Amino acid sequence: HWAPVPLPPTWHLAPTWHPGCVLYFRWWYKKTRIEKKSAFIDLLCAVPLQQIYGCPLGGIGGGTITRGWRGEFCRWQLNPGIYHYETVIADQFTVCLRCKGQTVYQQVLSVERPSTLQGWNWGYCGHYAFYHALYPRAWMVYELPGQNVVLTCRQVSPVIPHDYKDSSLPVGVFIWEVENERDEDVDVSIMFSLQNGTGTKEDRSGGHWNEPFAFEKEGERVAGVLLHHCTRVNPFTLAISAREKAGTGVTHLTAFNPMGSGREVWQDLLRDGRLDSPAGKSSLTEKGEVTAAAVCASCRVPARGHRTLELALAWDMPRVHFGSKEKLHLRRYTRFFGSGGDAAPALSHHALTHYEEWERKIEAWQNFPVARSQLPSWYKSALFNELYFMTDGGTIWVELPPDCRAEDLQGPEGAGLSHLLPVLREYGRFAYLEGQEYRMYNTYDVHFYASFALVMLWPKLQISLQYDIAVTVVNEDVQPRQYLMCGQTAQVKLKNVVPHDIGDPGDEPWQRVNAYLMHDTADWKDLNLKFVLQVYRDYYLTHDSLYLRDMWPVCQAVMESELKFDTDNDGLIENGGFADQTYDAWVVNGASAYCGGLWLAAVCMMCKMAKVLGDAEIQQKYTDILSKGKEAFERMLWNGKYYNYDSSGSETSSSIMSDQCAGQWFLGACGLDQGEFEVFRKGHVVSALKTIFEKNVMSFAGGTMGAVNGMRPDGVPDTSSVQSNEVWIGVVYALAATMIQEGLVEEGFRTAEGCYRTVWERLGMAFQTPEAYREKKVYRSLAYMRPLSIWSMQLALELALPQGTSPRRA
Ligand SMILES: C[C@H](CCC(=O)O)[C@H]1CC[C@H]2[C@@H]3CC[C@@H]4C[C@H](O[C@@H]5O[C@H](CO)[C@@H](O)[C@H](O)[C@H]5O)CC[C@]4(C)[C@H]3CC[C@]12C
Repeated sequence: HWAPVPLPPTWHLAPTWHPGCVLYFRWWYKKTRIEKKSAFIDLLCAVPLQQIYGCPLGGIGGGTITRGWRGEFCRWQLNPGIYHYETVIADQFTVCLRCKGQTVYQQVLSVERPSTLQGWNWGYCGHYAFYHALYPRAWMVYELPGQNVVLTCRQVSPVIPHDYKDSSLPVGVFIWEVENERDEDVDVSIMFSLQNGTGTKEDRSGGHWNEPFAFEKEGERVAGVLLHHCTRVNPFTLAISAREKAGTGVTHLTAFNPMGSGREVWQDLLRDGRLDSPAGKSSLTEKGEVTAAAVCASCRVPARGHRTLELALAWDMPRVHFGSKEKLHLRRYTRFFGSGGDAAPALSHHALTHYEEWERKIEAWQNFPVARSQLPSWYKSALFNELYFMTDGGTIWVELPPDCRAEDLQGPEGAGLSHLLPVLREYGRFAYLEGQEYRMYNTYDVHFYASFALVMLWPKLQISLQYDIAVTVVNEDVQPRQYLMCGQTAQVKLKNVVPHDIGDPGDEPWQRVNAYLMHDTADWKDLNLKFVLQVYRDYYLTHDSLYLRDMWPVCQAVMESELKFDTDNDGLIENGGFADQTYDAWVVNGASAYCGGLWLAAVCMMCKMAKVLGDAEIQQKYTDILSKGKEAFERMLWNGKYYNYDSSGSETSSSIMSDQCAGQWFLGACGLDQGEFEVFRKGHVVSALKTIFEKNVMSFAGGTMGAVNGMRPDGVPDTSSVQSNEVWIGVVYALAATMIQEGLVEEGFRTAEGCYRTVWERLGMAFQTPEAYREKKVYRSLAYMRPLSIWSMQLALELALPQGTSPRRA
């Protein structure tokens, strides 16, 4: 009975609503009802919880198709950043077994009993099937009742650390291992059927068609069917295929009606374990008509023997428009497979001839922590399975247009980013959503947490993302607009500040930033600091000094902007008395543990960067600020056990914030937590973490749900805001990493375990980890970016390991 956070607050209280709610509903009405567009956050239509998801298919930024743990194809993101949740019934695997020339068993490998395709044998008993996932792989084992045959389907997607080619491919491979435990040979066929489309009304819009294909290269042949989905915007081709090899035959059915009984398909397969394989294209679908196709791979499995059938799904949507349709974008994979829309056969061939290499690399990568037996199983699952969001976060990876000039990006004045073009040309542009329900790309205050996964596994994408942010820092958008929380009007983007996000896929990301219009984030205290912290962290992990040099002036510019928040010139910034940071509904006033801590960490990193770059003047400037600021921070916030939430003296100033050591988290990750660079006293950090463990973790839900964001010193959650009594999973993983860095390893694992077990086991939210939940009944924003911060736990563990034993490399 868990439900999305009840927004809007109950209707009968409408007269008492905060003006922010009223403004939001007014804005929502105009957007969705008058302009007929979708809202970047639709508080009136939260995605309902379905406990069905499994491992998604596809590489990075080419779109994703999620399969459920029951094998269904049920979550679609082909148009960049736009999700729909529809189980397409025709998308199935069906097995046919034949002995001595007679079909003895034919079964759709699905527990469904749908109202379409009734001529098929549905209702496979789930009792005989087993599902495991370790992203980007999944395994489905089917014991075929009474048949003495076991099928294991290995599902693999090309998501490979440090690989910037195959990791961009929109493909998934299904390797079917067939074990024949009979004393006689069995002819086994696996049929893969697929609807032309993704289950939306566009499937019926007419003009779609299918055609068989075969593709041969270097002696390897694959065959299957192409399903051309001919929409006006973002047309695409799906391809189902199988690898032909000695002893494996591949047959197909070009088109059938997935809305009918499907009897002709069923009988065709039943007759001889093969499909009819007509030549030539299908006709175009009429308006209202839906079409589907099937491919079938067959082989003889000897008595007590074992064989493999290899099938693939590829999709080719090379040229994409976002919602505004202003600009054409070419996906990353087009640099290897072309942008003509005819790449599906080559993609299928590549997938079926390279998946063994992918599996080898993925296994080597995953084996490192998996092999370390002292790491608990839940952690290994969390570490890899949370990574699903890297591809299934509405992720888009596009090429920079070849004619793009530095001035086009940086504006006429230029930002002096000497390596901007080479980086973006070579590695493209990467963006992922804050959440599947919070449709903003690269939300920066949240990416701060998630960025550990990116920099550890695809560092060039993190560097590219940072260049994009640096460009937006130097640009402005003077368009005025009303902000919904406070009602004030201000320009969309100020110069020399970090934006909240780089835009809405329903509009034109990169071109128009700051889709978020709840607050004017030019006044947020954390965004600029999070840029500086990431720059140094990235440099520390990648040793990319060209990047450091390019980012240095940008860091100085945003720190200059930030300095104006130190209104009393004590070396410490003050919050503004509104929710001016990532906790955007939790008010902070005066000096604060969260933003003050981030500030000191950023100032420390400015000193460090100035030292590396030999900029003595700036080093001195920030060294002076740091020594003043440290003293002010301790004086105003340290209470003998932990750092107070803020210095305002309000009723909840003394709340214990689980994220109070965020600055120390980044410092520790960069080896800047001791000696000349020690910012926060070791004893204080450890005492604060122990207090958080005792209060926010162990005194909340019996220690089984991670750390609540805010706890009163008497052990009651802080309910002063709608976010202080939430648990943010991504914050908890970051907290766990900080604990590990500070030697509180057991506490760290215990803390993180609570979140993993709550989300993945108790609430059934596999592959849709939300931003937040409360102790009882309520969660918020399914499939969210922040939990990728689990990779910082891994970094913390690696830093404690001897050099050269890093599992980061595939
Ligand atoms: C308008 C309401 C009343 C204002 C007030 O009393 O001051 C607001 C009260 C609660 C707000 C909602 C809180 C949760 C959502 C937050 C979301 O922002 C994104 O979320 C991240 C935090 O989880 C944040 O780090 C990120 O930067 C943000 O992009 C915006 C939608 C909320 C549903 C928000 C909406 C306004 C309230 C209802």
